[in-house]
Amino acid sequence: MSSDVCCFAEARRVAIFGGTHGNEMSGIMLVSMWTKNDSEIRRSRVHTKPFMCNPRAVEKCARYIDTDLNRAFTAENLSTPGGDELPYEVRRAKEINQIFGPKGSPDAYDVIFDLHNTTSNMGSTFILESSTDHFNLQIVHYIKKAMAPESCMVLLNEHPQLKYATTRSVAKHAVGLEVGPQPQGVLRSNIFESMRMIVKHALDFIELFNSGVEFPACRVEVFRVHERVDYPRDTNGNISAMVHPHLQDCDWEPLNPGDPMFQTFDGRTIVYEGAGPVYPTFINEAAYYEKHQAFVTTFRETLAVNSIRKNTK
Ligand SMILES: CC(=O)N[C@@H](CC(=O)O)C(=O)O
Ligand SMILES: [Zn+2]
Repeated sequence: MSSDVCCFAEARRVAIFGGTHGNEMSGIMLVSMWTKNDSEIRRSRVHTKPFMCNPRAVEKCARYIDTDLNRAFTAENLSTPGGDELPYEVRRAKEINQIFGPKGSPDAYDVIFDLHNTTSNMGSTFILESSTDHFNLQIVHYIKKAMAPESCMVLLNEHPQLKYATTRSVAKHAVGLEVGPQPQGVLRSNIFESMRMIVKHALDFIELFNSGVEFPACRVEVFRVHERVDYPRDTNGNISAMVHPHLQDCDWEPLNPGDPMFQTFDGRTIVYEGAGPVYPTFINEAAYYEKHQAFVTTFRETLAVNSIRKNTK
């Protein structure tokens, strides 16, 4: 057994992002609530900033105005000069990068929690972008324990082609939080309260870490992004089948070769023909029709997480 301890600087600057997508209501309402009164998110050793990422999209209750903000934080976008002629979200990405970044620099915020809702039946899910960020893996482990017996899943997106340039990626430690099912533009109290509780535990963890607590080595189960699966489409690009009723709402359950996947409008079943079991998630997410994704498949694995503590000097 390795006894590696990873040391990190204190995580003093923490942001909570809502409204990266303007129709995902739980994060939007929490951030606007905490902007008016931050007593719930205040901790003595952490400076926590609630922030509304795409206020114009929030006002319209749309995912975005010109382009998806959660794909806009590319090196190219962040480095292009220019102003008014750029898509609104590209301008906004540059502003967010100035306030919370610059991305990849020592001046960047320590942690960003980015709050999202999904129409899929995913429950509470962390989205992580690196399997080697032991700080983030320890946050997730702490919150999973605190939430038990309620479950909290981890979607790991390290896929070279399927990874995208997220809003939270400007921070040193990027944590996405996706809670569903909740329709676009709708608030559901159970989803709102789950998200609120997870943020509370996350800030409690950072407070403990900053006060010098060492978190021992542990293991975390994650679901690693494997493939995107599109709806069957006709020659005009219109969808020609729906998610099959046996797959609908079955996020995180194994999909085996031969299992029903889609149902055509005339009642035919299309089955999964992969080589072995996969774990689908983001099943029938409303925002992904335009991205040509009916669901994403994942593989389940367990990561060994090092113990962590803060730097002593
Ligand atoms: C439904 C949705 O918006 N999901 C997010 C996931 C994430 O934050 O990585 C997105 O596609 O940007
Ligand atoms: Zn979202």
